[in-house]
Amino acid sequence: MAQYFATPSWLGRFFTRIKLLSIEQESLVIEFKNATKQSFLIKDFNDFSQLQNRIFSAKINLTLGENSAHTTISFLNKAQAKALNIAINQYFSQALEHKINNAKALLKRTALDEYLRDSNTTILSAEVFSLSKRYQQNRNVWQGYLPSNSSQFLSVLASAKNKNDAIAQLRNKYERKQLAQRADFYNNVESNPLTNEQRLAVIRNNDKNLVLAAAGTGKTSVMVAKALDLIATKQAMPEQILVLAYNKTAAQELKTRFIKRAQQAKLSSKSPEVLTFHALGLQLLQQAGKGCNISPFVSDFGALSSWLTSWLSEQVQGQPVLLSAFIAMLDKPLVSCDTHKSKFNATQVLAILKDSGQLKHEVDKYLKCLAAIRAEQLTDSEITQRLKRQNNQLNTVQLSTNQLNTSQVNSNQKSTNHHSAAAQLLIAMHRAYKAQLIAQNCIDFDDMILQATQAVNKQQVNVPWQHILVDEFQDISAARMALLNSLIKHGHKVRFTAVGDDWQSIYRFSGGNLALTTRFNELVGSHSLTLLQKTFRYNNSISDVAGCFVMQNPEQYKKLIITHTQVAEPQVILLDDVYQGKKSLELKTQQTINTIQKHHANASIAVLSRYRYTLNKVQQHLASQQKSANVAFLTLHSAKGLEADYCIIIGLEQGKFGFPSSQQNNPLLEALLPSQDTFAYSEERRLLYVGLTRAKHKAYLIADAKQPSLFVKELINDNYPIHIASTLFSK
Ligand SMILES: Nc1ncnc2c1ncn2[C@@H]1O[C@H](COP(=O)(O)OP(=O)(O)OP(=O)(O)O)[C@@H](O)[C@H]1O
Repeated sequence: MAQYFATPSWLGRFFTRIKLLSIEQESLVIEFKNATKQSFLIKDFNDFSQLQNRIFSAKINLTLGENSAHTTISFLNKAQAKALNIAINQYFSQALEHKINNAKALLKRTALDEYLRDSNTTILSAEVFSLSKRYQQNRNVWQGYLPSNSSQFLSVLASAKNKNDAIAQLRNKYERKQLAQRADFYNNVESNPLTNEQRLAVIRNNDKNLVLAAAGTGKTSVMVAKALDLIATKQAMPEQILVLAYNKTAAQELKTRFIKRAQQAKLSSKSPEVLTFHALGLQLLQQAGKGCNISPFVSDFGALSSWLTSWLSEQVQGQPVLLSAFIAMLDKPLVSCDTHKSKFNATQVLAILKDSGQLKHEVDKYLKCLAAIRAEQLTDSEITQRLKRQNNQLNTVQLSTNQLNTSQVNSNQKSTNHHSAAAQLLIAMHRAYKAQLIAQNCIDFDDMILQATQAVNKQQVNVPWQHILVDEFQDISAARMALLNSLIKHGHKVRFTAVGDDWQSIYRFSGGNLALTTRFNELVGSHSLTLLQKTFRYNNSISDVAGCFVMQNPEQYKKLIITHTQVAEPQVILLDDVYQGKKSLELKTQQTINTIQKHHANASIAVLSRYRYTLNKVQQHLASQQKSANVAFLTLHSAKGLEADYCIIIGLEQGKFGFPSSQQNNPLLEALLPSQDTFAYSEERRLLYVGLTRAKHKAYLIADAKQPSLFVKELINDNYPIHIASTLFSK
């Protein structure tokens, strides 16, 4: 007979099917009168058992199994049931104590020794939070059986409202601990102590993290500090950290800074791996033993252009459907002296385009389309779908701008079908291009990304990185994201941090997909978000104007920017382009530079413009006057990531080559580029934000008062806090 058992009371002999209840080898065994048995492991019980005494017998309440089903066994002998109940609960509390110790170890490993990752919350839920929940439901009984430290442990956890609250509390606790313990490191890792928000960006190592910044908030400092913190706390070796920079210069700068800071912090002088996406692709391909010859098309635009010219000519001459699509998609209608002719053949079309210089423009357009297809790695069916989606719009545009030639086209295709013929042309072009690369036995930059992704997915390379940090995430393309996803998937517990600023997304034309930042949760995944809102570069005046301007677009994140430097007067200054009574952008820029240099002799000055040609004129003039020392001439796109004491933004006229540029993308290209928000000139708006925030002290805007651009009008009419230093504008 087992040591602990209970038989039915004398009453029970009539009312229960049970013959015997006993503990055998850590299980509670129920033996029935019909000679069947059921056995339950006591450690799997959900709660303590409870004894209830009646006049002639006792009953034991048990919580068995996964769904906490309550089972009551009645009509037991009172004395036996009492002893059995105590024994069951002793077994259970021992098992529980063991579970609590495991839970403590698990919690320490996943939430106290490191930042609690989303991927660890499921196990935490099952092994830890479920215990605290049950403790909460039966607190008094549990406290009676458990040692006080175990009760306390569960009690702290049980104070959370729900699972998400518990996770938030644990993360918060970890952050506070790190902030205190690592304060010294955070004070000294960069030339200035990190701000609290920068520290949090360093500490948060969820599976996925988004550091959403504004201009001049020290994104680079965060990248450097984060990588060095991982190394200093031995969470990673330098070679397990991959940092992706947006170009070679940025990569080199980051590397130098890592080495310098690591030496100062007395850490391994080895830098984390800092690469551009292309260098990463190339490195992976080399490891996978793939051919990596770079196509001459990559560096010789002329060769690419002439290849495409002859390919296009051949195609449209050979296939009437493609000719029809080609004509329908022309940016300008065909003009010919033979207007009486209702039909053109391909040779005539090409000749007309060539004579008018329009062929080059058309080839450039198709090159842009090719680049868009390559940057996003669009498949044939995606090309078709995108053109189809834009079909209505295409037809509207075509019918309004190209009426003449739609009627002239020698084709039985209706205009509604042009999109499919256009898709056919683009797909054929893409295929021909790929075939051309194969014939050259070469790859291009997009192949580096695509083929590297394939090599990682096929596990032809080893992924040594456990931490991946990506700078300028707002301009990431779908193809690059696919490469990152493959690294995350095939690496070991990779933690991914994206650092970016949705206000500075300006590279849609090369595949930049802002939605990956603005809809991060949906498109990239659940993550920890840290905002960097304290800016060090510019003052509150520049910040207010630039921030308010960019936030007009409701699609942009709302941010509350705080500036390190405060000024009382407006530091964004609007000037007209008239010098001594005559319109001259060159002389007005020169005068502005003179004014700056009078007060600040060695100031760095950047002259910024939407288009290079506007800059060239001014640059040549200033060079001829020997006035270009300390002055950089940059397009707004190339000014990304740079800073100067003063900026002068020129070319703010209305028009195709003004700012905002009213140049519409060809509908064909528009269909292929990543989709964008519907706010008018949204990318141009961000470009002005980038321009204004390059300046540390003052930003000058020079515009033609007779035909100011929409942006200038908005700044004036909506009473932005700028200084209008022009009587022409004041009027
Ligand atoms: N914690 C800090 N304290 C003081 N200065 C800082 C701090 N962090 C960064 N800075 C300074 O702020 C300036 C801007 O930093 P950084 O160039 O990294 O900004 P950014 O966020 O990359 O800007 P952008 O997006 O405009 O290129 C630098 O001069 C940097 O030294």
